[in-house]
Amino acid sequence: MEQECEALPPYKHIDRNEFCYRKHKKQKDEDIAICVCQYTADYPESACGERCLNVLTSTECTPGYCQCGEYCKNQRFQRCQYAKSRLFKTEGRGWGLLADENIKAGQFVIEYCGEVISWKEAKRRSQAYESEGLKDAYIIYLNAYESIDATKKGSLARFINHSCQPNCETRKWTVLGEVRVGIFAKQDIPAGTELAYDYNFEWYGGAKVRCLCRATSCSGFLGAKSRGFQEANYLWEDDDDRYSVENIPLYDSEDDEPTKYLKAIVPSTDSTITGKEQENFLSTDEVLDSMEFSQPIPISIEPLCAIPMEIDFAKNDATAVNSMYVNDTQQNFREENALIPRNFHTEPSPSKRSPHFPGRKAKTQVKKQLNVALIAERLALAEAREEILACEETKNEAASQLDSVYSEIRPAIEEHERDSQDSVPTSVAERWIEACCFKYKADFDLYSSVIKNVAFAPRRPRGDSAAFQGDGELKYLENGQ
Ligand SMILES: C[S@@+](CC[C@H](N)C(=O)[O-])C[C@H]1O[C@@H](n2cnc3c(N)ncnc32)[C@H](O)[C@@H]1O
Repeated sequence: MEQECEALPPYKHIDRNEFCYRKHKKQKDEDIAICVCQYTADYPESACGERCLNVLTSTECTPGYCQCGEYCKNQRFQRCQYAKSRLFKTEGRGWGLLADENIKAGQFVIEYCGEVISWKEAKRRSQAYESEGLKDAYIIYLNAYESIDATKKGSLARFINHSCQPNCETRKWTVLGEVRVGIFAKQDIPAGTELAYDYNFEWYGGAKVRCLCRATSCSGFLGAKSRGFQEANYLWEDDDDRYSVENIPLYDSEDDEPTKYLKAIVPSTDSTITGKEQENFLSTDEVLDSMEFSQPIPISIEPLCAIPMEIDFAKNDATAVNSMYVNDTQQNFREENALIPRNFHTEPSPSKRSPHFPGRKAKTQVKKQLNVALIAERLALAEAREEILACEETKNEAASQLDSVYSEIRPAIEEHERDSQDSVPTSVAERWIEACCFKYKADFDLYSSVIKNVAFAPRRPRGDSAAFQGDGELKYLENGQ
């Protein structure tokens, strides 16, 4: 039996996010999106209904700018137009939230309000809450570098429990220049039904939390089936990701973007590399081992984005470029982690640190660094050796250039972060992009050269130092020898 009488644990009720570590962004006039809707009395839907350009881009209209004025229907977050809901005590899951009226599919239910904090602060608080013995987790993921903590201050949304078969979902909306998280109905919800969404995170390390959602498709543990957390988690593990290009609003307008150039270099983010495909990657050892027996090696050429890159995790360079085209829209948000597990601060060992490559599991990349010198040593042709070594040198140069650009522009990026400005100077962004692209191209050249030479150039047996005495005296390994 569900009960309704126990006292609520203390928290402060708020219906607007509070900003602790930075100010609320000030929306500039030129950033205000103005739709073309016009209110007509005989057709109320004309006032920012589902066809409104702002609605279509999950952006609320700005009061004073929308021509529909008070009739505008696209200010639901700002006007707190929530569905009626009621708290109740569940069995085993603490408090929960019930629909207190019939809710329609797609309807905005409530905003997930709390304190907007940096991910570092989220990490610190999460640890503190855990050591204070707080059982329930209320920190929700907002984006790669901010979270909403509803532990001490929040709206009723903080009481919505997880379900593996949820009737609600989270969506991100841009409201007056800030991203906010709303809970929306996925289906018609009759009054008296518990509201629930999929927390959509994976637990790693620590104890799992048994899911008591009672759905027929229950995965047994909170969020256990989701891939979302694992993907997004990499962003949380590495401090330097805050300085990735993804996190710097780059250009003031689309016209400024060097899109064509970048798209030619940056691997497509939508090519998903499956676990099976990952197995097809050749590690240095695999490359060298196969060199012992056959020639040419049966290499399956993967799409560019599948080629294992040597990543310098301290700089996070490839991550930066690669993640530049990750769309951070409400649609994606549903699939990403929503609520952050209590033990999300568990630090992986440095060797486990991986960059975030959309659509692929990054952890396998760490071991796949090529030992270029060793590969070169095993190639019979001086030309092939020289080409590979030259490519590696260019790659190293590109890496150190990126490093120095990074050190130079770091103050500008930090200033941007502190003041929450909408953009860093274009010249800074351009230099960073240029250095990233140069590094990316150098990586690409090196790997294509390795693949080409390993697959098609003759090779020497291991330990054959005679090969370096001069091209004329090379001893080649023939097939089957
Ligand atoms: C955002 S709070 C939800 C409100 C919470 N029930 C309360 O009383 O404040 C998230 C916490 O509720 C509990 N919870 C939510 N959904 C659950 C589920 N399906 N099974 C078990 N516990 C759940 C977990 O302790 C989780 O950390």
